Amino acid sequence: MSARIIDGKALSDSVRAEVAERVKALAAQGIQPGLAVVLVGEDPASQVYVRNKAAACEKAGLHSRVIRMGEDTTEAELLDVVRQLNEDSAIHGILVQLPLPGHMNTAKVIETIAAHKDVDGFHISNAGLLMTGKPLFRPCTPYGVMRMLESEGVPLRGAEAVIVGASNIVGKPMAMLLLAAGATVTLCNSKTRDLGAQTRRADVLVVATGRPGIVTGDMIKPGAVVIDVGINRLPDGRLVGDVDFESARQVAGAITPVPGGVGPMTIAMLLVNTIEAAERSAAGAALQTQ
Ligand SMILES: Nc1nc(=O)c2c([nH]1)NC[C@@H]1CN(c3ccc(C(=O)N[C@@H](CCC(=O)O)C(=O)O)cc3)C=[N+]21
Repeated sequence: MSARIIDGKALSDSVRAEVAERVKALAAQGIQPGLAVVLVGEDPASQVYVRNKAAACEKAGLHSRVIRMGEDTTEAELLDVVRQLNEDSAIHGILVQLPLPGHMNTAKVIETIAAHKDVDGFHISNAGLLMTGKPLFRPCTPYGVMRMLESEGVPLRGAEAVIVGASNIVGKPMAMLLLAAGATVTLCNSKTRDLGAQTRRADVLVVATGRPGIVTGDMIKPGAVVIDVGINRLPDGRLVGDVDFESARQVAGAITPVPGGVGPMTIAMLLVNTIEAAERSAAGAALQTQ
């Protein structure tokens, strides 16, 4: 038996079509949602992501502003730009592309973004709100994974969910969203003893470590749903996930490919978060004029 392939590209297209409808509804109120993406330095991979985000915005009818700053930008200069965007009423969402150059304090930069414009969901207030079950913005990658599980009809109440990788950006918020959906969650990290013993219990397995091939077919329970968040560029130029796709697909019930899986969903959910921000801003403005 070979696993069903979960098509993130197709699902992201339908999510973006929904966003485009919501953009039209806001346009009728005279509002165009705006996303600002700040890119510091010249990292070629970051350049590609930023270009893809801008193109996705344009297609869905959102206004996007890309702010490019040199590698030698000071932290104070970056904080000034963020504060200006916080005050800018045409901008509903702010994303500062990570990683930042080494001389910057990433936490300080993120904490300077107004929490109600933090469409990445990385601000400490947004992390706290998610943890206490009252999310304002859900981080885009885990949010996209939840959307994929929902569209596949994967039952989560009472399910065993195992996450490999405990980052603030993916693993930890993923755990919170799966927990909120009623799953029993195990969060593994690089010190986990006998990783396979954990992953083999999973009905839903999410892998987000940045290590190609860390999960192989023998570590998967037959029929499990496998979500591969990793995006690794191999020396030969190939793009692969963290899961060994060929062996995993023989065992899993469903699996996400790389590319064309979680990546496109991350961008689609960024647009969802931006439209949510603009809708909230519009509702707030309406309350003030009552
Ligand atoms: N503040 C911030 N927020 C982010 O969300 C953020 C970030 N910084 N820094 C970089 C990572 C990376 N990231 C990706 C999004 C989509 C794809 C994507 O769509 N990938 C395609 C392949 C693209 C290719 O061919 O290279 C796919 O998986 O099919 C990849 C990577 C968002 N990131």
